Amino acid sequence: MFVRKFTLRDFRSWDGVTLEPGPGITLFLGPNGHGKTNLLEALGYLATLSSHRVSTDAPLIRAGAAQAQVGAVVVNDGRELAVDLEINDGRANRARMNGSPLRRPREILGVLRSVLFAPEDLSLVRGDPGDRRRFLDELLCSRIPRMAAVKADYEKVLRQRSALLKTAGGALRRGGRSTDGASALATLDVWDGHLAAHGAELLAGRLRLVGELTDHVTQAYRDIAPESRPASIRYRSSLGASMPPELADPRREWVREDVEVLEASFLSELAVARQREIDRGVCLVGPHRDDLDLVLGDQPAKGFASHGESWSFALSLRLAAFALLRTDGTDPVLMLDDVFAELDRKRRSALAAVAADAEQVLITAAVAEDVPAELDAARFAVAAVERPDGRTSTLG
Ligand SMILES: Nc1ncnc2c1ncn2[C@@H]1O[C@H](COP(=O)(O)OP(=O)(O)OP(=O)(O)O)[C@@H](O)[C@H]1O
Repeated sequence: MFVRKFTLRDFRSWDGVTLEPGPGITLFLGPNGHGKTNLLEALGYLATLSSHRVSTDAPLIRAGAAQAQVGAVVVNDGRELAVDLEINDGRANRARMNGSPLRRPREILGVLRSVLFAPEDLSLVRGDPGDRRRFLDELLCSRIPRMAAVKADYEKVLRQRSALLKTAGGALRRGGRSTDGASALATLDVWDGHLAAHGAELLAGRLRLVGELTDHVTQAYRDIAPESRPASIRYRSSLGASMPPELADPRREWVREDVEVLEASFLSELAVARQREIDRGVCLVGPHRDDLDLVLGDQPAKGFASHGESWSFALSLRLAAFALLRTDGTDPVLMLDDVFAELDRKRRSALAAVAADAEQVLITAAVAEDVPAELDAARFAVAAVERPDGRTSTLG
């Protein structure tokens, strides 16, 4: 697929711009801080409904504006789809597809599939489990858009159950009025059921995804860093011993009953953890506590991998995502944000080889010399100019 047309209004440093990048490689060149990454961030937001740099929407809206707009015309196998997103400050965001309003922005997920590799990706290896969960969930929802609704339902139940755990703890500690405690426990049983039902679906989605991704990660790492130790990934579930180990087997052929088995395992682990959860007032079991273990040789990458190895691992995760999305039948848009300068010669060539073969690649760099010469590209100059209403990015 490729983005044929791309429009921004009041997004970050851009007051308004329309771009027609075309298939192949497009290079955005310009000095630091002039607005190049903002372009990729906007497209990334359209693809995943989240930014790779910030967790809230407010910074995405141009200073002084009330809303940002991002739109794209995406060509997939000759078919065009137009998606438009309105990012609002303090109000729900709104989305349109081919001009028609959608009930929820998440209905645009899957229309634009992209893989963005950026300096922030080092946190995939060195950061908190949340960064790796986000990597998995974005890829999952891009491939299976229905999973965005499963995830939203899970998070809603999680919030309600967490609030209940806090009040249940209080009621049980007061002790004297035991009916309060009994009723809190009965309500908790109901929420356990909801949490396990949605959580098992999300967990099954992630386990299957990791199973499909694992060989791609190992292969991508071998291509980028052949001299290093083999890389592998493993999903670590907070269900612990309650989860049958065969469900974590990456080669497993999943059947519907497996999700039911996961749901039962989830409920058993909640029973085991109940007293601890009540004591601490937090939900200790479920996909929100899981992690993706990144392993080099037989050591965890986090804490052991060198800077170069960590970069290679982060890049391998992105390239594996690219390869997996490709197996679904269409190339995702590949976006490389100022990453070549960070890589040594071998890794640059490995990345360049993937880029040279992709349907559309958008690259940012401060100077053209940072980008491998073999990536022959259409070029745009990005420059910030001072205007009466503030500094604005422009395209040359
Ligand atoms: N909400 C906003 N409103 C206005 N300007 C913003 C907003 N958010 C960020 N900016 C401006 O955008 C600029 C940064 O843009 P961007 O991150 O795209 O830079 P870049 O060209 O990719 O730089 P580098 O090469 O250093 O990565 C900064 O000057 C910042 O002040």
